[in-house]
Amino acid sequence: MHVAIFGTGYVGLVSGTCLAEVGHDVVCVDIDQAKIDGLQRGVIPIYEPGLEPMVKANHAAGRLKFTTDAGAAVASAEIVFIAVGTPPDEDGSADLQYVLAVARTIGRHLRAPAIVVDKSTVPVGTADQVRATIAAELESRGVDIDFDVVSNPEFLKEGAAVEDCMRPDRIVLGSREPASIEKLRRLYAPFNRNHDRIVAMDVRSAELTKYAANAMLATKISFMNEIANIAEKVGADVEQVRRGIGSDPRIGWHFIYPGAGYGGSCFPKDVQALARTAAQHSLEPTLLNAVEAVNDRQKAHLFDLFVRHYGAAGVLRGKTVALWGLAFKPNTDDMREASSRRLLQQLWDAGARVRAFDPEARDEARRIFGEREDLVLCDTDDEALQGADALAVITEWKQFRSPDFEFLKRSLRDAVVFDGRNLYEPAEIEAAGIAYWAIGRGRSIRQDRA
Ligand SMILES: NC(=O)C1=CN([C@@H]2O[C@H](COP(=O)(O)OP(=O)(O)OC[C@H]3O[C@@H](n4cnc5c(N)ncnc54)[C@H](O)[C@@H]3O)[C@@H](O)[C@H]2O)C=CC1
Ligand SMILES: O=C(O)[C@H]1O[C@H](OP(=O)(O)OP(=O)(O)OC[C@H]2O[C@@H](n3ccc(=O)[nH]c3=O)[C@H](O)[C@@H]2O)[C@H](O)[C@@H](O)[C@@H]1O
Repeated sequence: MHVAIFGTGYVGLVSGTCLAEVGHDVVCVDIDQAKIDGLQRGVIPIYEPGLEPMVKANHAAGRLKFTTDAGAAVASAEIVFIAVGTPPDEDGSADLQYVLAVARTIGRHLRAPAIVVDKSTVPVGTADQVRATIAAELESRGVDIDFDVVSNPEFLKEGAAVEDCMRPDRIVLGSREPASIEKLRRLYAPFNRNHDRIVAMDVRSAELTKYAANAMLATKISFMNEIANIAEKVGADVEQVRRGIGSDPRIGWHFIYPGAGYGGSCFPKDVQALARTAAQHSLEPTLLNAVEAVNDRQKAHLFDLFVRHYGAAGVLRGKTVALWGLAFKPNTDDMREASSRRLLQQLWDAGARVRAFDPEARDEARRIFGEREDLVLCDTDDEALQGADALAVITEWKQFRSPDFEFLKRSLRDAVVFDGRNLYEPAEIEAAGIAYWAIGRGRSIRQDRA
């Protein structure tokens, strides 16, 4: 099938590449000329495991094209995806300016009947707005072309985006037109072979499904972070509690890892946007507000542990902290809303210097922070430890999981580790003579009392 995808970010580029991989003819459209020029030369703008070879192979095979020529892309497509950003507006609601700009472009260039598919995360009712926007453009052109707007929210995770896209656990399609669902069923057939993953529903339910999924996952995380904070106070170990509850299939093992708070481009903005939707309909979003508030507090928690260890924030003045991890999660270079950003700011405000290492996010950190005296971006995890007083771990990259504790003890002047992802066994790291502060683990409070 001939497909056009607007937006070549995490969602658009990955979806376009996966559709090309299974034989569709895909053109990816973006307004960012530099990004498109780079993609045409094989420069992939994001780090996503497995993506680069797939983009190159499909581009070389002629199934995946990149362009800024929106008109030509729309004119030749049977299916047009919208996969542009929906960042938070000032009041927390989703900013639809990019989505509606694409809708106008589609309306201006549509030549033949097509299905417009919204993959961006958008508030309930947006498909109606997209439909009205396209219809208004067609009317002003004086033409009558049949089109439908389908909601097809995306559930991929950064760091596993290609895998999620190639093997989705469900494909949600919202439309009132059986013919549209049927056509998309055929588009997605290669991803839907073993059992039926298509969940067809009405448009508004599909739009709300996306927010419900992200809000549920964020709720699980905030819930566990609250339990962790209680565990810390009562001298329990949240990791043991996690194992104790995860074995109940009604609760499950996923998304119950306590930590330094959730980040990324989606949970923070989507929880806020859903709360905003509720408020716009005179509903008090009590739970969603609490999820957000707990997360906000949790992002500051690792620094609280620094203060507990050193007795006062002022003691950090002149100290050097090694920081392992900058990205909001492993296997990505994305630092949007990353917990590392809050910790860095708190450490800098306290007068500390930071030597940071992240396997992929170094360039992104340089782009965000520029050159600063109190930040050294290192090439290796060992290099970050050089001359450091303490170590903080904030992203659970695999390579941080099994450090040589004896080496850590020799490297860190104050022999202390602050672990925002609970990667180590307290008894083991403490046996090496290192003070260990983790999230919701009773030992840290016992140390505090000692
Ligand atoms: N990043 C993620 O893991 C996921 C994101 N989503 C949702 O998907 C949407 C896109 O997110 P990302 O891919 O992360 O965004 P992104 O910010 O990485 O990429 C968006 C792209 O759209 C382009 N763009 C903006 N206006 C355009 C226009 N008029 N025509 C063509 N291109 C245009 C931008 O230049 C940019 O390259 C958002 O609504 C997000 O909430 C959904 C699931 C996962
Ligand atoms: O709408 C989106 O954009 C996407 O948002 C999330 O994906 P993503 O943000 O890429 O990453 P996650 O793996 O969900 O992690 C988000 C944050 O939660 C944190 N997290 C995750 C799991 C956990 O148990 N504990 C925890 O603190 C991670 O460290 C990270 O900061 C969802 O998992 C995707 O299904 C969804 O498509």
